[in-house]
Amino acid sequence: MTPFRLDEHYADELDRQDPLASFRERFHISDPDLIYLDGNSLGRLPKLAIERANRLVQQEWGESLIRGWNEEGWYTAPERVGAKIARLIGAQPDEVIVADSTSVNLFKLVVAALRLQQGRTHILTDNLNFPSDLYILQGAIELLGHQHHLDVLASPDGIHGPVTRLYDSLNEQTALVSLSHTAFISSFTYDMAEVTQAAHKAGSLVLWDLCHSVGAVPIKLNEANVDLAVGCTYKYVNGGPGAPAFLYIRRDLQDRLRNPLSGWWGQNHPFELGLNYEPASGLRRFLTGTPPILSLSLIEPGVDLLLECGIDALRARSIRQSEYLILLWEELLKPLGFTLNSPRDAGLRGSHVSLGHPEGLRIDQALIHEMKVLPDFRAPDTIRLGIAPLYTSYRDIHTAIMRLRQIVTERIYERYSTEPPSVT
Ligand SMILES: Cc1ncc(COP(=O)(O)O)c(C=O)c1O
Ligand SMILES: Nc1c(O)cccc1C(=O)C[C@H](N)C(=O)O
Repeated sequence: MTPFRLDEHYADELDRQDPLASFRERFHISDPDLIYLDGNSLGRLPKLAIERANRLVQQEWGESLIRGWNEEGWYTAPERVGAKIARLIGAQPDEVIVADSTSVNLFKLVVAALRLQQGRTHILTDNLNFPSDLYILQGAIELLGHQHHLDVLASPDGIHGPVTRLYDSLNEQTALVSLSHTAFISSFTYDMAEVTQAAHKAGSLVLWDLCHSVGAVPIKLNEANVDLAVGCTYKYVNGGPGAPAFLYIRRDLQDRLRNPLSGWWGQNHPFELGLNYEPASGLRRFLTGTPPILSLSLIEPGVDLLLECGIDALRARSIRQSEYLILLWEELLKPLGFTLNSPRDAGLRGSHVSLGHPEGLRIDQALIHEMKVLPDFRAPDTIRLGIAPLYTSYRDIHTAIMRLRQIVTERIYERYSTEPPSVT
């Protein structure tokens, strides 16, 4: 490879040489001039999903009607798609099921875990975690009668991680450790095996939120002996807006845990319509109501693409591209007051790179409205640049950095308000 250069031709050379570059063609890209760097929030549309959607609606729904539950495999779709996701996260096929949203799955697993860990009263989490996860933990504590204490560990340098006191805080009172594998703001990524082992040593269960790592970072749930996990499918898995989430329960725990949302789809014989709840065996007990078959089925093309590419190859490309971005930042943006709000060490980073700037919000607005670059912004100062290695190109990264530079050197951001938009 030729030595690093700042010009766009070097970015094009990298694109030409990259063995995974052609995966970009497998996505629907309606506007080739749009630089999309928000695949860490909502992934792009796989072309195969368009075909699948047409078939689903016209043939499966339109023609099969109610027969589709059996004839089109809708009834078993939560397990079928779950089994494929299991291959992305190092789990057995019967340890992952698709259901509900990440927040709802988290709630079900947290309540089930706390009930199993009776007598233990502490839950450990951190301030890098996604707020919804903290809200769910607070709600579970309330539901269980305020018998638990939530210990929210803090990172000494604000949002960037790692936190202090994690290992010191584990003891015989710890019921559950609930953390995001990759932090949503900084991209800081925990050593899953190390944390899980330490928690187990103290007798605690561990629940990982994989939203920002699934489909981007190699995950080995079985190898790390993880108890529980949840994750979404609309980011790097490219499952579509609001696509249902998944949950993982290690096989030996499945029949020991009870779903607090005990709806009929988690019943042992849902279509016998008996009046008493008897949990299904295995993971199906963690279903609650009727699965959203259309959006659930549309997850599959995205998962198939990731499996075809292979998660290790994908991770290697993500690191190559993030390192390229960071070199550009160092040369072109650092002198303008941008900070690197992600770990410098690739081993501690997920697949987005966060840059800070005191004018971050207005710079983000200028990028979106004048520069055809779509990243996202997280308060107080962080612009997240999501590298989705299946479709992000080196040229995308180069253009985004050059436009960030232009917005600051030409003070374009001054045209924008400091009021945040409603959805970011
Ligand atoms: C780490 C993390 N956990 C949980 C959520 C919430 O997911 P959902 O809205 O599907 O419940 C998100 C994103 O919204 C997230 O990034
Ligand atoms: N789920 C989202 C939504 O419905 C609208 C806008 C953004 C989202 C997100 O997923 C945000 C994301 N979890 C984050 O990391 O900030």
